[in-house]
Amino acid sequence: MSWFSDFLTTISAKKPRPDGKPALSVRERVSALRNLPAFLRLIWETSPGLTLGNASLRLVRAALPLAMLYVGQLLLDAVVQLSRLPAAERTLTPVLGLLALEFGLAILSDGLGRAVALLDSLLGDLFANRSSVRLMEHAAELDLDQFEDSTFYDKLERARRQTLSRTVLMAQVLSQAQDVITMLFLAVGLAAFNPWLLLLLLVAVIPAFLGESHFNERSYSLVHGWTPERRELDYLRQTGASDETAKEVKIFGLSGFLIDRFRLLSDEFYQKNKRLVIRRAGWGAFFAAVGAAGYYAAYVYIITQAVGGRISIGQLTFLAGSFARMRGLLEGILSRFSTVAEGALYLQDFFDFFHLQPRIRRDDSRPVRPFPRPIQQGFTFDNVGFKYRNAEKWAVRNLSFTLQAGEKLALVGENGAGKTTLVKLLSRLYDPTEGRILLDGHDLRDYDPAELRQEIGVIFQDFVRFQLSAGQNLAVGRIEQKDDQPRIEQAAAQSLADSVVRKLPEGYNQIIGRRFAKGVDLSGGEWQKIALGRAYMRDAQLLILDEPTAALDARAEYEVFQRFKDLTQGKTAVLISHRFSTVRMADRILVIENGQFVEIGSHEELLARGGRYAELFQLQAAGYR
Ligand SMILES: Nc1ncnc2c1ncn2[C@@H]1O[C@H](COP(=O)(O)OP(=O)(O)OP(=O)(O)O)[C@@H](O)[C@H]1O
Repeated sequence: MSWFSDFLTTISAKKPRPDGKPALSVRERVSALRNLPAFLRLIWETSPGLTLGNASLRLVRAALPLAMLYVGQLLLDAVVQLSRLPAAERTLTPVLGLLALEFGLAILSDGLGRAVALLDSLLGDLFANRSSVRLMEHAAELDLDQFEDSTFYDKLERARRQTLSRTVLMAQVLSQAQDVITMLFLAVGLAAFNPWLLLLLLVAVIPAFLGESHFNERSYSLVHGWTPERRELDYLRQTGASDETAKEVKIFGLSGFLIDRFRLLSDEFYQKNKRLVIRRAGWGAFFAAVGAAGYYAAYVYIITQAVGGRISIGQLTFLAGSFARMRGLLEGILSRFSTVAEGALYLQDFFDFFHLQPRIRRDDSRPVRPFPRPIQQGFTFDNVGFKYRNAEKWAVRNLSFTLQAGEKLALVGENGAGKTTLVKLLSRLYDPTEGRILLDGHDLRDYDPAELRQEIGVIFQDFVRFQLSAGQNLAVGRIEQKDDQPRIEQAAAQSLADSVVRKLPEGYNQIIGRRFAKGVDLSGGEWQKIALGRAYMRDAQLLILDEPTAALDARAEYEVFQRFKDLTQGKTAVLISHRFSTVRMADRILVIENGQFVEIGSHEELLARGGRYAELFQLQAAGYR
């Protein structure tokens, strides 16, 4: 009885789960139910009207089984009584009345059932939509570094995946309440006849419940423990067949490699799950037999009572019917209890996700400074150091320099030197691990992050290629002005994106990217011109361009920078580039190496100094000679 010992360990001690964590005890599962009130509150908030309607209909429906069984009893007794009368005195009228009543109840029950299903489905849809919206809203508030944490991702993934199951859970919780009420009604009738029958009922049903809840726990553990692998499976599935990867998958012949890994992982999961479902089916059949034996024992007892003349034929059918119905209900309630508890465990992931709070947000406990318009002095890095989450090494350290208001500063450094990190710190996607960044003499944390971001425009080297129209792709720079066509066109002209848009069959309304049917894809440089347009669209006080011209041809790059100085007149700008033709146009150049400050100065000054910059510059110049 390996299952039985398994089962005993689960409820007593803690057997390790497939993910290595201790198994959940019955108590933990019961305690997961504490999530239900908050869950019900969410359902209520989704639509008080639908929830109230649903609950009222279910309440009426809960009373119907008892009423129907009772009318059935009256009907049978009336028929038996009639059959005993002399033929001449027999009249069908009372029987017909009862029949009509039973018919009415049957129709009502069916109608209510359909109405409840309808309300469940409407409420479920609304609830699923609302949950998805809340998930998206909350995810948008979280910090970038939370997204870079894999346990966070697992949580998000589980919370997301459960959107549909939560609507199922909702219907189940409501059905559970309805069935419990029905059972209470029936139990009163049965207990009035013989309370021992209730006990027999419990004995017949409880083993099935315990078995069921054990297997539910194993299956939750299996699924929970497999979250990282399931993410990998999704990733493999997508990488194996998506427009973004098809090119390299084909060229490098990667499909076999991806498919093998997918097959290996999915087979492993299949085998583990198969063992579980087979054992579950076997034990399920056994417990169903125990339940049936209990039912027949009760039936025998009721029949002997009827044969002995202690109860009428009508009562016999009422009792046998009640018992059978209660057995079904109790089994349903108990097994649903496991499913509900399992759903409540998943809810824990959902609520955990909502409990995650961003660290970079407006701190209402300290006064918020109004953002300077215009910026007077600039940004000062005061001995700034930053370490990525879980990273051993400092990405940048001991950085002290000032980015003056109105200055165009270029960042130069080899791959991995920390240039992008510096930009992310400046735009408060992260906060420094040590030191501080000042804006006009005050810590960046004293300003409202939302206001700060309003005043900063960053175009990252891995900018997003939104599968939207060309106009919208430009407008993401300042999405509030997505309908201001002249402004979009002006930004496009400034970044040279207008020449790209002109070639598109539907101009600014053309969907770009290949994901959708009418999409037209652009070349790398064309995309970059669009992304650059976002910077002009943003029209912020501080403009940051991370490798803005890497994909541009020489002429386009030259033109972009010819305009750049004029277009950013009076604004502060940071440029990251590996091309010295671009870099030299900046007022000053900051050279960093391994996250550390090396030197700062104008192109001429740094060349004259003959340091690292001069060396890198000569190296690139030599390449052109
Ligand atoms: N999200 C991250 N998590 C952990 N480490 C990171 C992360 N992003 C960057 N790093 C590390 O921080 C260091 C600095 O990276 P950064 O992206 O700032 O370099 P960069 O100068 O912009 O390089 P490139 O010229 O290649 O764009 C690198 O060692 C990099 O491996």
